[in-house]
Amino acid sequence: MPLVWRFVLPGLHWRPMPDVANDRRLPDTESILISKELALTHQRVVWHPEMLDLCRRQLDILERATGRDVCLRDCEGQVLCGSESGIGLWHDIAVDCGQGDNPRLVVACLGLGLGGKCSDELADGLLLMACDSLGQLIGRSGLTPMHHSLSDAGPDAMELLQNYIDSFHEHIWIKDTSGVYRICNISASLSWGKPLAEIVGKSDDELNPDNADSFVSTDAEAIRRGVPIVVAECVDRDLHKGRIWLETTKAPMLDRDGRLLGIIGITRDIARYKAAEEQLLLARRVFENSVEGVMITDRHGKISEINGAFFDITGYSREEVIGKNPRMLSSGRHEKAFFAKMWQSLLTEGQWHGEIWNRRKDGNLFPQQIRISAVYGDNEEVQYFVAVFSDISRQKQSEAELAHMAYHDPLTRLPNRIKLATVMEQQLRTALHHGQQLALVLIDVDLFKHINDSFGHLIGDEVLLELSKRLDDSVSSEDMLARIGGDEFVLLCNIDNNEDASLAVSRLKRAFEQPFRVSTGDELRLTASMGIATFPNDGGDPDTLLRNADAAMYRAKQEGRNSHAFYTEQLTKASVVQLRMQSALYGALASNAFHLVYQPKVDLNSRKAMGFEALIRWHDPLLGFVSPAVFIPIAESAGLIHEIGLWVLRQACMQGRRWLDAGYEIGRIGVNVAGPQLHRPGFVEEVQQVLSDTGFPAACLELEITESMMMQEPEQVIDTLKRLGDLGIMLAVDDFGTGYSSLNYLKKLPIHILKIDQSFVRDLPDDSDNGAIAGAIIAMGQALRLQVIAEGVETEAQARFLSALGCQQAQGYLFAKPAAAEDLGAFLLSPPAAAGQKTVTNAGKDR
Ligand SMILES: Nc1nc2c(ncn2[C@@H]2O[C@@H]3COP(=O)(O)O[C@H]4[C@@H](O)[C@H](n5cnc6c(=O)[nH]c(N)nc65)O[C@@H]4COP(=O)(O)O[C@H]3[C@H]2O)c(=O)[nH]1
Repeated sequence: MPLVWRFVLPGLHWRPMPDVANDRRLPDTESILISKELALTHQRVVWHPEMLDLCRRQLDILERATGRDVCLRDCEGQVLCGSESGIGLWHDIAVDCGQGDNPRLVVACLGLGLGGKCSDELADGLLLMACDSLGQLIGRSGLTPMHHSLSDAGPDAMELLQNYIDSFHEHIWIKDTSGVYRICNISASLSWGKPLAEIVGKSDDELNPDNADSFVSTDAEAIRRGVPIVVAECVDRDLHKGRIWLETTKAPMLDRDGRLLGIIGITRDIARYKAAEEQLLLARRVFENSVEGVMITDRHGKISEINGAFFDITGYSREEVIGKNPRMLSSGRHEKAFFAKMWQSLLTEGQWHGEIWNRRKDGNLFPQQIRISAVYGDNEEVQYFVAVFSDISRQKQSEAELAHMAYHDPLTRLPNRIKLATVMEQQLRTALHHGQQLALVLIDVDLFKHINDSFGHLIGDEVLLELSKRLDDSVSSEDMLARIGGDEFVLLCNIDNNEDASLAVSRLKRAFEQPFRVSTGDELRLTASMGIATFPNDGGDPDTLLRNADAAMYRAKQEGRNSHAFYTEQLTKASVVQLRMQSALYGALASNAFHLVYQPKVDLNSRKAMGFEALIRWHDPLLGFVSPAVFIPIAESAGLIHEIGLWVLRQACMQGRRWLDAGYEIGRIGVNVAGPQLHRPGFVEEVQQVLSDTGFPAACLELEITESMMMQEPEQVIDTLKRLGDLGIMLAVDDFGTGYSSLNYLKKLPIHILKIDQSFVRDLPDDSDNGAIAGAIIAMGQALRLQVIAEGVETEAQARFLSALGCQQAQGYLFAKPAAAEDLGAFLLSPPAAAGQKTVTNAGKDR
């Protein structure tokens, strides 16, 4: 609603005026009445050229005071005076007039159509104009010639002026140049509590001795500066309004020639502005002291203001962000689509709220809860965006902690039953999809209740905590260990076969080997019963698997505790054997229970030994003879193969050295190398060390690596084999034909020998397929210039067949079974002096 200011005739008050330019009347009865009254009178308005000149000067003052364009129009919207731009801007000006045909008094009434807004400066400007008008009016109202004194004013003029200023709520008074009150309005007299007669003709010393000095000095200040000045602001009490804010403006009164006539003072109630100021201050305080960060950007996205909390949260000061784009806070965590959605909501709905990850000045990312609102201008276009946000890092952390608590056991911090069920669901799905196997091992501590009963729950907790750490250390990072009850733990792991499950059990059992030292100083020994169920054999869903693992565990308990059982009994037996063997293997290494046998490799034409293959033998006091085909894979999965393999290599080299020292020509000694050995860093250096320790020539050593092992991590294998080849060691591909080497890959390998797997030799010459395969391998070897040796040759027919295919060497029972070194004299080329002394039968004992 346009706010209209006007000066009206005595008896009328400040009122809203009709909005002339927009041709509408304000819905205010009183204002309409006043308008009618004006309608009656404004016909008689006479715009004297001098009056317009006066108005023009007033407008100049107003323009200077407000820094805005202003103009003056009559009630019909006719522009009377004003700047061009002002004419365009201002749409409502009212003019009032005096009485009769010859107006004695013309008062300019300015209507300011500002779309409902009237700034403080503008109001002040109008007031200044009013002050000045009064001075000029006095000059125009029969006071002329006034020369230097107000006292020359005639009674009519004074009465008229009195009437005029009485119509204002403001306190208005005029003092002459000697500081004597010449006129004062009713409003001032009421406020000062003195009748007019007691004020006019008195000085400040007489009227208000306490404040006289300050009044006089502010009068002097206004005269000195020659312009209207605000001299005081104070709180007062009004009978009707209560507490009010007053502001006093004083202006020197000059005649047309610029001579001082006196001082005019106006005191007005500025409570409205003070209230607005307070509101602003309050808003500023709220803005500044808000714990939420506030960022205001203009419509182009440039930051125009931030509050203190913004700095507290982001670490960026005001100077560092003003004028910048909020992108500077970007964490890089959100996709473009995220921001596109946010902008769409801002532009269509005017607001957006959600969570954003941003980056602090120190580089750390943090989550924030943010609400962004668009602020619109008069033209309904966005002027600003206000973002209010809070740092929700702590909230997020608590949420994460709560979630962790919901899915983890508070004592051990291991996943709990709920988490286990969730993970199992996922893992089972994945395993089903990829055709994989899983094992679920339920671990129940034997007689744990006794610990709680005897030592109390605190000690019981200590033991469980330590146990959980040990169990956790024994499982791999891909597996999951959970605590699902007081003394019940569950391991969920991926397995390739049932042996893997047994191995997992054996690793878990190690957690119980050492005693548990508790804070009382006692050392407690614990055992556990474990039940294993495997997927998919023993169940296809988490519940069934858990139930079956539990049943297996119960059986293990019944069998005397400290043992484990598979849900399938047969597997239990196999697993027990495996675990027994595993622990026996540990013992075998320590007690030197292994020994080597050697099997000659012969030239198929001459039937002379070209070398020997070293083969390990193990005779356990309880298990009896165990084939390497059985215990080598167990040693591999138990992590013992490295030690065993190194032992074999050293023994073989030592034996070779002994033969060489005895003057025998032994050709090459072949030693089997298991996959894990080949992939272990430092293997080449270890071989080198053994050669140097034993003094066995590298050229007499042949390392046999199975084809399938060579296919694992081929790049690394090629590198290792190259380095071994560089030492002068011969390299043979064992069990050739059973793996899936591509010819391309084979070409890259630094190998010298192909060993045809005995499965292709077995039914020769009758099996035509095997014959074809053997023939192909031999042909390929020749093409690649590799030596080819056939394994497992048991009959002359096989030997002849292979020889006919072009195979040069063979190994097998036909020529000799693996035998102890001292039994192989017949195959050693004796030194000349000792020739004929050593003999041994071809069918030497294997073991
Ligand atoms: N039926 C039949 N068999 C014959 C004949 N000639 C030799 N053999 C057997 O065939 C196997 C040849 O060894 P391999 O293929 O390397 O196969 C070996 C090798 O893979 C592994 N092995 C043996 N000793 C070691 C060792 O010291 N280290 C490693 N890593 N593995 C070894 O155990 C496997 C089995 O070894 P062994 O039981 O000694 O069995 C040996 C040998 O006794 C024959 O004419 N007919």
